[in-house]
Amino acid sequence: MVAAPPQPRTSSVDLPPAPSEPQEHAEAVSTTQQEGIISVRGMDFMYGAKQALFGVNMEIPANQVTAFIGPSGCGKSTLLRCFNRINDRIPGAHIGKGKVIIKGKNIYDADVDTTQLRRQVGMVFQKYNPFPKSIYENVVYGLRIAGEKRKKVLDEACERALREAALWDETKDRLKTNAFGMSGGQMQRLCIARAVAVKPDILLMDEPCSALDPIATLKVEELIVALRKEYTVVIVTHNMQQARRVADLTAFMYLGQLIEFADTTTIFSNPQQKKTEDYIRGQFS
Ligand SMILES: Nc1ncnc2c1ncn2[C@@H]1O[C@H](COP(=O)(O)OP(=O)(O)OP(=O)(O)O)[C@@H](O)[C@H]1O
Repeated sequence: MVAAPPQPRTSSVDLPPAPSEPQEHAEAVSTTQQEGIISVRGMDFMYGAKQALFGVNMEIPANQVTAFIGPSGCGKSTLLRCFNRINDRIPGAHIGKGKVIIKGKNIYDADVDTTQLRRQVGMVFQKYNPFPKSIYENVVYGLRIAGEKRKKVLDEACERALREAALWDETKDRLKTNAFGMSGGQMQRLCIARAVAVKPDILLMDEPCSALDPIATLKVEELIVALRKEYTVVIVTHNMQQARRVADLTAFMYLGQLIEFADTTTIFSNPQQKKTEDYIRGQFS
């Protein structure tokens, strides 16, 4: 079981209007009392003319696992991808009003270097995506492109990252073999090792277990819980049981709004919003 997180505060909010209603949305739910490592302030997000996020406010605390849950298309991945501006790669995608402040800096300021940002805010995707290179070269990839050439530094970073990804024992004798020879679960943990090798502050995970079998899923879930000692983890999951197992805090989203954000126990046992309760009880999906 994960330890109890700091007590977040949930305020009440009007439920979002049906999609056909005018897109006038009130301030969304603010949650934690203290400023988080990630502060989302009144953020709207657009794909061209289509608005995907409406007035999101949230404070994501450091060294906790925060899960985003909600029905398909509610904006979980969009919100996650705002935290390292990977959405910027989609033509027409842009933040509307609002800010995302990470460690005191609005990451949407014009002077932000997105390469640097993505070192600070690493990402692991749904489908594991190792490069067609050795296990070693996969892990040290980010360091190499940042210009690191010293073998000792690369070797140490490789071992540390593989240990943090609970993969060292399985790979230490075959670091030079191609990563494609690994199992799916190992490849996903390799991608986690690649992400942590550059020592990010934050690790974003977009459905990291959806391509894995139950045993590999369990290993990655154990890893996620362990990783919060060193990193702030934000995970999108379709699987409510997974959110219960790994997350200290859970955010429920619906139609592009943050409906409720609280500690995971509250969200699943005593939700404050009827919409959250309906979703948890499986009354819509
Ligand atoms: N590249 C894109 N271009 C236009 N609209 C998009 C794009 N990506 C997502 N959207 C829209 O933005 C909204 C939010 O999508 P998003 O993928 O963030 O939701 P989600 O909750 O992560 O969904 P799922 O659980 O199905 O992955 C949806 O209406 C979706 O159709």
